[in-house]
Amino acid sequence: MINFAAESHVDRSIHGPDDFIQTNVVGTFNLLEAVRAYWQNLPADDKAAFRLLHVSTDEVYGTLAADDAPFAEIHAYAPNSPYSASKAASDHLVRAWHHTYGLPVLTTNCSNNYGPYHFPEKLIPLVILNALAGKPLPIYGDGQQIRDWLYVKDHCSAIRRVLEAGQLGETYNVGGWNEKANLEVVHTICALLDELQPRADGLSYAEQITFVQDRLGHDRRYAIDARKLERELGWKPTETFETGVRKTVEWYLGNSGWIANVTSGAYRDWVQQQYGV
Ligand SMILES: Cc1cn([C@H]2C[C@H](O)[C@@H](COP(=O)(O)OP(=O)(O)O[C@H]3O[C@H](C)C(=O)[C@H](O)[C@H]3O)O2)c(=O)[nH]c1=O
Repeated sequence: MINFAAESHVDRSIHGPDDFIQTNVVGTFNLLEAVRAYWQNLPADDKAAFRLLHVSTDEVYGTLAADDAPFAEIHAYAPNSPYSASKAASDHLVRAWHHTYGLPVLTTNCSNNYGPYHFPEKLIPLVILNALAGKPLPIYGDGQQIRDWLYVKDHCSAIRRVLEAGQLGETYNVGGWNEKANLEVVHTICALLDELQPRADGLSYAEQITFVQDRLGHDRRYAIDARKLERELGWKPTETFETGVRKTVEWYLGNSGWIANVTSGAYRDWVQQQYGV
């Protein structure tokens, strides 16, 4: 069993933390109790084979200075946002259910995912869609915050590998070794759109970049040390940021139906609340 379920957007957690406590903390508690009851009543062979893999985030470790080493699994937890604190709490619950009840668990902590089907509240899809719609591309603060980008299919292959061969009770960090400043990410997307679907006026999409007020408590840098997963389970990412982001932009250009479906209703209310447009 894999627990992907979470409220995941930092900005939304700043505006309304309650849902994050309910879903990520209380929800994980409820899940653990349901799984424990299920697992305890399994026939012996099924019980021995059962695993619960809990998917979490590198944000539980807090923020890094420019010259700090990337987060390894032994890094102390220091979550800074309501979102990351709720995920840290869920990780601790999972850990406790293993140590107290012997529940067979594995935990993965990943860096920033991106790729197809990424909900456009997050930076990369938001920038692609805003660019194509002729809207501002909002950069929080100075845009020099660093994220470590992981292509979604690489994340999936890591989860599969941990489920197959991870040591019960252990945690594994998953990252793509792709540290980029936000402003660089946005310029890369603009350059790809300039090539694949140029603006009618011949100007670059980069003209739409707009610096806006910074996120409250904004973490400066995340970076993942994925060597444990590589060394112990033989996993490696297959995409660089350059190959993954091209696939991503191409996917959004080819999937306007999906975009129309997810950018109606409540999504429009969120954009109005967060960006005022
Ligand atoms: C939406 C938006 C974001 N940003 C900045 C804020 C961050 O420094 C960076 C990425 O933001 P985003 O909200 O896409 O992702 P993070 O806050 O880094 O968190 C994401 O990656 C981690 C690992 C998770 O665990 C979260 O679930 C996931 O949402 O771009 C902007 O500058 N402008 C914008 O309009």
